[in-house]
Amino acid sequence: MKHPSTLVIKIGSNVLTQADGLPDLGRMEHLVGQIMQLLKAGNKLVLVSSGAVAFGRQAVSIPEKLNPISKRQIWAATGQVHLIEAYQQLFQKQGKSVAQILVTKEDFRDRKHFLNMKNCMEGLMQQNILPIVNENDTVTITELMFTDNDELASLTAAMVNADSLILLSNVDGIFTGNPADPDSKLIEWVSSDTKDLSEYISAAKSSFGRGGMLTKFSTAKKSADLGINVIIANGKRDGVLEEYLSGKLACTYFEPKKKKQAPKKWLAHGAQYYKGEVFINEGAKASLTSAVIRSLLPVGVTRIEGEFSKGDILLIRDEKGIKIGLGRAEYSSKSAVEKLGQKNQKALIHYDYLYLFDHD
Ligand SMILES: Nc1ncnc2c1ncn2[C@@H]1O[C@H](COP(=O)(O)OP(=O)(O)O)[C@@H](O)[C@H]1O
Ligand SMILES: N[C@@H](CCC(=O)OP(=O)(O)O)C(=O)O
Repeated sequence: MKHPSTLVIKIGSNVLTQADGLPDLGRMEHLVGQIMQLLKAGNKLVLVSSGAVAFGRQAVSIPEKLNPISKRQIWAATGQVHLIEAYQQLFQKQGKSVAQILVTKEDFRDRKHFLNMKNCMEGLMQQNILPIVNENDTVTITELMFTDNDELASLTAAMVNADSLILLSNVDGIFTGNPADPDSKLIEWVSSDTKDLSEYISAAKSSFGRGGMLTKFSTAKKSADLGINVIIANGKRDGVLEEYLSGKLACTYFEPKKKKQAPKKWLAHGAQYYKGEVFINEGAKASLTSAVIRSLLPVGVTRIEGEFSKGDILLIRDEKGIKIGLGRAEYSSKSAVEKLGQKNQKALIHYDYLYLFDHD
């Protein structure tokens, strides 16, 4: 590991809960001590922690018959207070201040929101305050939700330009089969060329987790493809971060691809957040995918769908409708329609804000 580094550490619900679903404060205290070691070693750090629902379940009992969405909202709203209070008390004992940041998917869609959030986190880190991030579960329901907090951690890592993302779960990493099976082996290295490990991963989730290992893999891979070192490790293991620091940790490590520039990382996560679609002709496609650095000019645009404003994310498709990449609009859909197909017009997507998908 490079020193000092910017790290994002994500702690899953299962790490902070005992088998009966009640909060495991002993484990939390141990991890706080481990995080302090990383901070004392000079690393900058953002913590993404699940656990609100688990802490809420212990704090308030609500009628079994209440609908699952209301239950989750009530548990999350009450539990988040207890979760952050527990962190605040444990970190305070170590002389460390903490801040709570609750976010929604919407906050990553808009470039202004995104930059405000980024500035806030960087400001906190500069003042030696630890940002502790969780999803704002009270306002995010169904399609507005992150897949799970791994996705939130991955977006956060891209946002703060992290060197490494550490996903702490209740297993040592990805195994070649069911982790409980003694024949299963830990996959310690995932090369940057690996596309898929789904043959090994079952749909089984840990009892209190949301996404499961399949989504954890794809989230981890996406971050590694953006140039971030990613580790899936066991947060229930004593000394886990100390072992990480000394390079002795048994875990699954994802080899990163070449580091992408910060705006491109923001765009890479924009696949679900785009506001409009832009269809381009073969000439524009050849130009964008060539080795030369090129922006997307209106002359190569054949059609535009959706209404968008300057700064919104756009999905780029070729004439056959195949998805080519994502970009940030330099002007609104109204202006873009006026310039459609015309020569000598300002680029609709500037190269610095263009992210092309990898095609085999
Ligand atoms: N091949 C595999 N290797 C490791 N874990 C796996 C595999 N297949 C399924 N899993 C399951 O994935 C779980 C971890 O994912 P998840 O429940 O989302 O954890 P978290 O709550 O920490 O995010 C493990 O507890 C394990 O049951
Ligand atoms: N925001 C929720 C966590 C949801 C979630 O993704 O949990 P996990 O799969 O354990 O990381 C909570 O704090 O309970």
